Amino acid sequence: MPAAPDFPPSPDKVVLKRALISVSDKTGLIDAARALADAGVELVSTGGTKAAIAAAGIPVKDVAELTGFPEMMDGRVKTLHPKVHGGLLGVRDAPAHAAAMGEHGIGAIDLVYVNLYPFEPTVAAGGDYETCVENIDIGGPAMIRSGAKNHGYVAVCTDPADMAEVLAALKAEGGTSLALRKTLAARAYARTAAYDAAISAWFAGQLGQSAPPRKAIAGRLIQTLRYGENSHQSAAFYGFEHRRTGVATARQLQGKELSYNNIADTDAAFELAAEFDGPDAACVIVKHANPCGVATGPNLLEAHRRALECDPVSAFGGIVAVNRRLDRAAAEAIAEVFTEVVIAPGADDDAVAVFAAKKNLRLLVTEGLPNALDAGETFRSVAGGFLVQSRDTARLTAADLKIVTKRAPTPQEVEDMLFAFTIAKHVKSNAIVFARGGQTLGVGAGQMNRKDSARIAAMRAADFGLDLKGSACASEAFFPFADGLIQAAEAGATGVIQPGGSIRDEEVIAAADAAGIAMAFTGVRVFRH
Ligand SMILES: NC(=O)c1ncn([C@@H]2O[C@H](COP(=O)(O)O)[C@@H](O)[C@H]2O)c1NC=O
Repeated sequence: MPAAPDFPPSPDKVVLKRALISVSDKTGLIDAARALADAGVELVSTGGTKAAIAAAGIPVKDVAELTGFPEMMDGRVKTLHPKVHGGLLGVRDAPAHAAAMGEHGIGAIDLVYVNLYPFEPTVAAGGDYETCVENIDIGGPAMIRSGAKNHGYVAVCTDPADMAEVLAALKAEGGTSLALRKTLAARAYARTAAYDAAISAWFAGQLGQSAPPRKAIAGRLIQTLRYGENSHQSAAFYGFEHRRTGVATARQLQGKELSYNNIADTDAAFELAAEFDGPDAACVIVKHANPCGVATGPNLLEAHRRALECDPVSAFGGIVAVNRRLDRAAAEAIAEVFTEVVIAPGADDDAVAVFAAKKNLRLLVTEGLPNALDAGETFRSVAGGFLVQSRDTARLTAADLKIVTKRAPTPQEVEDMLFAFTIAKHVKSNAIVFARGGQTLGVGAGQMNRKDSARIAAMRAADFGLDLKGSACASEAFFPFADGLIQAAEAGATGVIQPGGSIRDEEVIAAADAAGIAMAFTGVRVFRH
């Protein structure tokens, strides 16, 4: 382990004399280069960057002049040279470093502005293996890391926002402060870490490794949050570099700042709404991460009316998600109920206008629906680590069902069963959902035994005057005993859908036959914890 050398303290202010700019994304490059040149900073650049700066009539030196080597090997080697890295890493006030710089003709570099080969966009665009590999930047991260290590002297910028901060400091203070350089260094290492996380995840994917020996997860700050699940917890919202459509890509059109719980609940609501990617309109109302009402309909107004009918009490202060562009009629109906968040894949102007009077209501719009069938991973923290699993993309059709009772379900019962099971997939275990005609009638969520969930679901339906006669009852995991099923039958269900697989399946099937119930096994369990 290298010992900490006895360096003199870093200067508070560094006046910029020389900057090295090497950027793949050249957005804002010319303005930044001009501002630096106007401030008397000497510019040094790599091939494409130098050409762009020179074309704008701004004086710039080719890095090859510095190194005495041409760019080579298809750009794999451009800046990997002691004249560059010595200029970035040398501690100018340390006599030995200054002597080495003098002996080898190494000039100090005070600012490095680098953005990397577009590895992440190349992968997102489906680039082939060789193209992805060629888009792994080596020299860029090396310069970022060198400059950031030597933040005592060097300012490192990895995006236009960083550059804007440096230019502002240059204007206001004539140089960079140590505090700014430290801040930039921290950001710089987060950038290279995120870059390497993307590369290692891509390699793991190429190798078919679902559980690589080390796993890096990186995110970009979307917003800091006032607090976490509770007011004594701190919190922030991060998005992946290339984000799946959903709450992390949503634009907030109005309303109070989103809270931690708002974001979690909105995600739960929108992910369930996204299951309905067919022709019907669908509306989901979520409260504390569980759906309290879900319905389809010919339009959003009707879908919302029927979703609300399921549990108008719990819907108070809830989150509403819909599966299509929000129209005015639906917006008016939603606005009548106290609602925390509304999320939709787009909203008509007159729908947006409806909410203008509801200053606190947060209205979020996305470019489309999340893809319910997207592969991907979900994460959960536990003490000392985290759990990773593939997204639950289970989606069933009638053909997947195994009818295990004497009575076969009618086509309507099959439809109701599939609807109820889809909802159950998004209800915290133990989950029991009664539904009929594309409308939930009772939801039992998060109980420690299935019988209680069934009892609560039936109780809710009764509370709101919804008759369960002829309904379908979904259980997200098998009925371990016949009692839960008997309860569903007594409540009025005539169709039951459940994974099956209990050692007492025969007992449960016999109870279903005795009650004249048609029961389907899915063979797929959809726990949600
Ligand atoms: N190999 C190197 O020495 C090297 N030095 C800088 N780069 C990258 O080259 C890009 C800029 O290239 P150009 O200026 O030619 O458009 C930047 O994204 C920078 O991170 C390099 N490329 C890849 O590793």
